[in-house]
Amino acid sequence: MKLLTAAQTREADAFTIQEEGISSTELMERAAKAFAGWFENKFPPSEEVFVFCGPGNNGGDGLVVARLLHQRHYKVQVLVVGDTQKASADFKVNLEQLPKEVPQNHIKSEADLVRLPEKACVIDALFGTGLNRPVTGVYAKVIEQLNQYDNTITSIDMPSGLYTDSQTPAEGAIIKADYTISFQLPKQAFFLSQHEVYVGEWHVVPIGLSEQFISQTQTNLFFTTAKDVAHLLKPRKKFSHKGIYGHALLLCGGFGKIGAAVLAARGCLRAGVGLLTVQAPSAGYTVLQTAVPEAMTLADKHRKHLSELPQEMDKFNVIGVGPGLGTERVTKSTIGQLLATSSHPLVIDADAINIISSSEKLKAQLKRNQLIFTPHPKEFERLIGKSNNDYDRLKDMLEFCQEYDCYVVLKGNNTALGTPDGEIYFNTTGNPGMATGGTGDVLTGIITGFVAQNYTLKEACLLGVYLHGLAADLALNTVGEVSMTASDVVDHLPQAILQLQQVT
Ligand SMILES: NC(=O)C1=CN([C@@H]2O[C@H](COP(=O)(O)OP(=O)(O)OC[C@H]3O[C@@H](n4cnc5c(N)ncnc54)[C@H](OP(=O)(O)O)[C@@H]3O)[C@@H](O)[C@H]2O)[C@H](O)CC1
Ligand SMILES: [K+]
Repeated sequence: MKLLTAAQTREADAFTIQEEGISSTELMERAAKAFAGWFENKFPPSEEVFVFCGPGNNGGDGLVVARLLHQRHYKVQVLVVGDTQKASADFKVNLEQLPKEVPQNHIKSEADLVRLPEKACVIDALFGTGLNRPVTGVYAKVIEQLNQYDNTITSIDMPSGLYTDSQTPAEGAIIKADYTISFQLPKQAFFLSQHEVYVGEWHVVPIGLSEQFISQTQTNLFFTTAKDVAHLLKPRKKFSHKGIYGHALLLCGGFGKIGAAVLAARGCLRAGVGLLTVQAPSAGYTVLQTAVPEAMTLADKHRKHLSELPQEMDKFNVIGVGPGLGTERVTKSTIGQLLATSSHPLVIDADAINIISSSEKLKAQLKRNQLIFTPHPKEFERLIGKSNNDYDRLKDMLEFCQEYDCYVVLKGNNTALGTPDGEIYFNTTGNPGMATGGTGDVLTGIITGFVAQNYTLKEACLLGVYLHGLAADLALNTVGEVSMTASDVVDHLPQAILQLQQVT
């Protein structure tokens, strides 16, 4: 699904209004109804509600929400912040329509700030997508005060003060919402970990913005839903044999980290690979043969570290390399040999990334292969250097993707896939239970397994990342976030694939 910028969202509003022949206040009514519907499901009418309204249409939404909640018997108060002379037309219309029974206060300066009852709910309608500069002055005072209180804050469309699609300047105050309810589509800002503290838990409510407009709009930013990836899954042919589903090679594991090879191998097999060979240090031979009997194991001549490539490289159609390898000199030179001689698609993770990061010579070899990198943020930093903020990191990622004609799976809360064409796809599955050793190894195996089956590199990344997160989400039911291990994730991969196959 596409992500729209603030400017594109404004155009979508205008287009919808024209297409449907409705007024802007009608669209505002629709948006506020959608928000109020979510709010009613979440908070019972016993809660007192304070709606803080800014001067624009976000504030206008707040006024309609206050009216609607009042009609549903919530005890609502409205606090209009700032200068109402400058308020938007739809704000003014809805201020007129606010029932007399709803108390209204005006906060013009710091002196007008009010204390809130302990249990009251706050609705933040100060600013939405129309924010065009950092929030300062009386608005900032209100935001700072609300952030200090323990009251639950639900933001309309955006946490006020946060820019929708670019870095918010440091001097601006930003609401720290518990919930953000976004209209029609999420915003790019929601997918960046630096914003977690402001956005809180986000939900999207539909408000009927023009599908035609959205499908015509050009963007390089997407978020991945089940519908986006389900159709990528290829059904198995009736006259199947293992040769059709590829032969993957995993170069993984080192002394004390043979488990990384086991996890990657299990991920690869569960992703449906036809044949799998794992080359591992000889100390890992028995472990691998026992733990993953479906995989063929090649024992490296070195007992503890990867030190050689298999003899017959041509029979493999993809190589996954990195998990558990370590960065010993012999392993570095083996990676060098791999990059210099192989023309396979490569899925490069963990220590293989670290090894490449430390050598300009190795980086120079990269352009020979089709490549997928799967770094976590620290590995990514080693590869391309430190970025100032999450937006810059994404920009740096795309530059890297273009320079090396490669894909980067930047792992995190919302794993971001960067493509050589300059697109970014934010994943929507997964949970904090995955923040545990070995889950990345599983992902490397899964993506390698999909490439082996002739999925394009982009499809393999999108599917792999989505299913990996979905498997972890399914594991939540049985093991929860705290106890989740990488093995739980791989154990739930079959269920995740079955679930995705049901999506039409
Ligand atoms: N997109 C939809 O589907 C719908 C969205 N709606 C809601 O509308 C807002 C966007 O409304 P908009 O009026 O464009 O913008 P805001 O309400 O966010 O704020 C704009 C006003 O605030 C002033 N401004 C901007 N930045 C600051 C600041 N840092 N400090 C003070 N004032 C600021 C600006 O005026 P200026 O002339 O001073 O620049 C505007 O007055 C969207 O988020 C939704 O909530 C609709 O309801 C319909 C559907
Ligand atoms: K808001």
